[in-house]
Amino acid sequence: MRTYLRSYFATLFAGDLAAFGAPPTDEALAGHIRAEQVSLVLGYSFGIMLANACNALVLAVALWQSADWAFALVWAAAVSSAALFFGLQARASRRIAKPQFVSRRTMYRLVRNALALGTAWGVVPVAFFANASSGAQLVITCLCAGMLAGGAFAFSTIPIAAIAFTGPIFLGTAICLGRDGDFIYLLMAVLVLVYGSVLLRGVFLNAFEFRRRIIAQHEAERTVRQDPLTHLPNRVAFNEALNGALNRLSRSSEEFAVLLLDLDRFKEINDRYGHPAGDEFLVQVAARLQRCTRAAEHVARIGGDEFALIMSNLTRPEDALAIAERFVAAFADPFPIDGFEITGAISLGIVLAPRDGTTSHDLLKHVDIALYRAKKSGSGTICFFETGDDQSARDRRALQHDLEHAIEADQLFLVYQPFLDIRKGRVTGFEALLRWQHPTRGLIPPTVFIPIAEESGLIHQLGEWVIRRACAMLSRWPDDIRIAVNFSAVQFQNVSILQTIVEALDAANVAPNRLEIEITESMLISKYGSAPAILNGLLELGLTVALDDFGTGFSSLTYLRKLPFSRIKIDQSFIRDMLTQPDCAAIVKSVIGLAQDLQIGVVAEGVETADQLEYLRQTSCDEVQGYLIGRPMSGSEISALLDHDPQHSVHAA
Ligand SMILES: Nc1nc2c(ncn2[C@@H]2O[C@H](COP(=O)(O)O[C@H]3[C@@H](O)[C@H](n4cnc5c(=O)[nH]c(N)nc54)O[C@@H]3COP(=O)(O)O)[C@@H](O)[C@H]2O)c(=O)[nH]1
Repeated sequence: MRTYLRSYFATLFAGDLAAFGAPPTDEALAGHIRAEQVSLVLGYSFGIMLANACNALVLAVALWQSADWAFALVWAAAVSSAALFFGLQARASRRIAKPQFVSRRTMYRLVRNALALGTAWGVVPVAFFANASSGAQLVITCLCAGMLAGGAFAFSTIPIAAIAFTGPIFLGTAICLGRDGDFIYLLMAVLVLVYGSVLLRGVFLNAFEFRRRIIAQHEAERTVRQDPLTHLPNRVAFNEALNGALNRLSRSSEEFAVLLLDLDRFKEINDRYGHPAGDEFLVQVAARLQRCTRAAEHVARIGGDEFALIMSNLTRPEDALAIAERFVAAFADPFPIDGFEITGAISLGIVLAPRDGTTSHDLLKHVDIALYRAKKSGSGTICFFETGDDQSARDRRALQHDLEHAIEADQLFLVYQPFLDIRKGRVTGFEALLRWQHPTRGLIPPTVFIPIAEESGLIHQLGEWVIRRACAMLSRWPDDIRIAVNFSAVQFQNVSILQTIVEALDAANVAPNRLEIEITESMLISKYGSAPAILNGLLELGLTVALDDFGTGFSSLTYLRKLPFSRIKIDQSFIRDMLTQPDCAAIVKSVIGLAQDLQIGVVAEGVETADQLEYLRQTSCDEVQGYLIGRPMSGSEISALLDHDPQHSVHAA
């Protein structure tokens, strides 16, 4: 009971309407409501306190002839100086930015001050009415009525403060009217009672409505600033926080860091385990990240799989690094979701303000560049922004610009690398590999420009050009030679690629089964919704599909069952190490065995030595590709070789 009463009074004096039956709120929201209530009171305070001071002086003048003039003077001096003091204080605090949260203690002080001032006015009818002239009595009556109305108005959003202020005035008036016993005073007492209850009813109605409005507004603002899935602040809130940090930087040189986090391979998780599991993964990630931060800091979710943190009041860059390392370590344990143990990882970019920028534009651009470098360096990498990064981003943009004109400027060309059938000892086909002869930078490798083309969308144009060129080249070669073309994951977004293939095959008059498309495992589980449609379209057209870089992705056997691949290409990293590392040898043997059991062809990539070739021969690998057999060559070189040897039994190396 004692605890209940204590908590009830704490709620009551904190100005919380829950004490009068309103639904309770959490402390954060209650603090926000208090902030709005206090701010409103402070808004009126200066004027009302000035009125208090004037009224006190008017009373002193009215009582000048009364027997109580000395007491009235002291009273008026005390009340008007206190009122002026509080009024000026309120005016000063209004100049400071409006707080988002006000503590209970502040509200207790406000209620206490209201009670003190109300008590001062409550003294007036008790102390001065009896000995006052009839004119002074009229003044006292008017002043008390005015104070009641003014107090109720000033505290119309905080009923307990309104009661604390008006209560003593009502009490003083009641004592004053009651002790005389005159009938007319009794009538006045009834009038005051009616007046008071109408006033307080108005206060309560207004306070409840005000509270309802603030809660609705708070909810609306929360929706605008909160990520609905993880309940973390969203991009809007993050941008506001960033602007706040920049303001503090310019006002008080308070340094800060911005950390940008990106989940590695989140799309694969989403596609592999489904969207509900992907959502749950994000929720768990958000909780883990938030646990790594200091109490006052909030990780924001600013994109699908992108999170960010502003570290204010940064004294040393090492502090930002320490939190970043904590973020990375938070992914050490897998995430239990729907009975699966899903592993995740993040990459991080960090910028320091003012070192890396003093505007949100610069900081966000630079942190993005730092993150880009981190992602390129591999999972779980943390990179601070470096001045050189900006240069490489500019280089990249320049390269993209040049690539946009590379086709029409005739700077692209294909080279062809042979596949050798080990058993027959003859070339069965070629892989078409794209090259870019840049006018000033020289030969640019595909590992540099293909990612740029993929990110910028230029890959669609490039991919179509490769298909047309490869088919045209194929038409010049014997019918038993196939050509393999690499496909990027993004090309699965573009259904029109099927039309391009049909047109290219028609134009070159080449049988579809001579064209093979190489795709990687990651494409099968990529986000591109049209991937299955395009894959089936390719197969229906009669093309063959090879699974490239096998062993480096998920190596999902399900896909091998589901899709009629014509070939698996064992990634060159296994071939390179198979003679020295038993685990690589075991993988190579198993994949070859698996392909044979599934009756799929198998190609070993990156064969560079005769020993490797011999080992693959002994393990019954179907085909090999690599520098030992032949480096990528121009179309005319290949045509010359094929013309020279109709049996294609060449070793082009
Ligand atoms: N989407 C597209 N991707 C393309 C296209 N053309 C190329 N690429 C991809 O670029 C990556 C790098 O290709 P490249 O520099 O041409 O390297 C290829 C071979 O030259 C290399 N290789 C072949 N044999 C050996 C060897 O014995 N040793 C050795 N160190 N390297 C060798 O391997 C690359 C071929 O790899 P793969 O595709 O896995 O068969 C590469 O990923 C290309 O796919 C394009 O038109 N579109």
